[in-house]
Amino acid sequence: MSSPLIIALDHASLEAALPLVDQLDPQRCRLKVGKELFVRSGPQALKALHQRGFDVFLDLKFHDIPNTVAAAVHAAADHGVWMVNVHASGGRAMMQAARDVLDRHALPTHLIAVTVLTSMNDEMLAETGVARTAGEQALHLAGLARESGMAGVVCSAREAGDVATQCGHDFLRVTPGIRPAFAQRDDQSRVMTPFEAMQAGSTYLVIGRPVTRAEKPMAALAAIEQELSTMKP
Ligand SMILES: O=C(O)c1cc(=O)[nH]c(=O)n1[C@@H]1O[C@H](COP(=O)(O)O)[C@@H](O)[C@H]1O
Repeated sequence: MSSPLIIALDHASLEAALPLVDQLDPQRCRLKVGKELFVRSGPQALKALHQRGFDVFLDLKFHDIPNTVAAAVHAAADHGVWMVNVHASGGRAMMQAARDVLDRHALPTHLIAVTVLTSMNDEMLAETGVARTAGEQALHLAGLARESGMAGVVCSAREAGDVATQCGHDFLRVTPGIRPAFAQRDDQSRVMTPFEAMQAGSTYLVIGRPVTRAEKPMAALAAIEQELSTMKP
């Protein structure tokens, strides 16, 4: 499956997500299950999406002591998800523990780390005590994630090129904060259009509301695919 698109199913429950899911095609996109959907519908949601043939990114952004995070990542991978994430700011020992548990059990799930949330800007980050700019901090955490055995990072598309240069092109750059020209910015700060994001070095684009809240979600998805099809190979 060569599409870089991951559709974020930020729906209240599996029942609420299925009308959209049943219009989507596993050849055209992967799906992301986040906190609200998982807290309401749990592993049942993963099972329903897997049964329909989708690769699933379970986005629970684990951030806790190493033992707890490793156990949670193990549980996620046991559900057969394609990708799972932790917060890079949880540190080296936490990320390594998560990596080790997957290696010990030979689980193929891609393990990636969130750098700096795409909703954050430099001022918000400064309030948390981080003096670096969001871009600098994302790059710093990407380096730590790479050293800690992560397969890639979640970052904004604005940082994707620098991450690829620093960490290598095989290191995944999963980029939310994607806003096509027709969409609102919502609560995202560090945004780019789908075309710009791919040009900037993203591996995968995470897109939620511009598709899921569109009046015609399938038309919005088709418009994004059309935008990407104009890219030179
Ligand atoms: O890990 C994520 O997926 C994530 C990281 C991040 O830094 N920013 C971010 O927006 N996300 C997720 O990506 C999705 C973006 O959704 P939209 O803003 O609706 O396109 C949401 O499900 C967020 O939880």
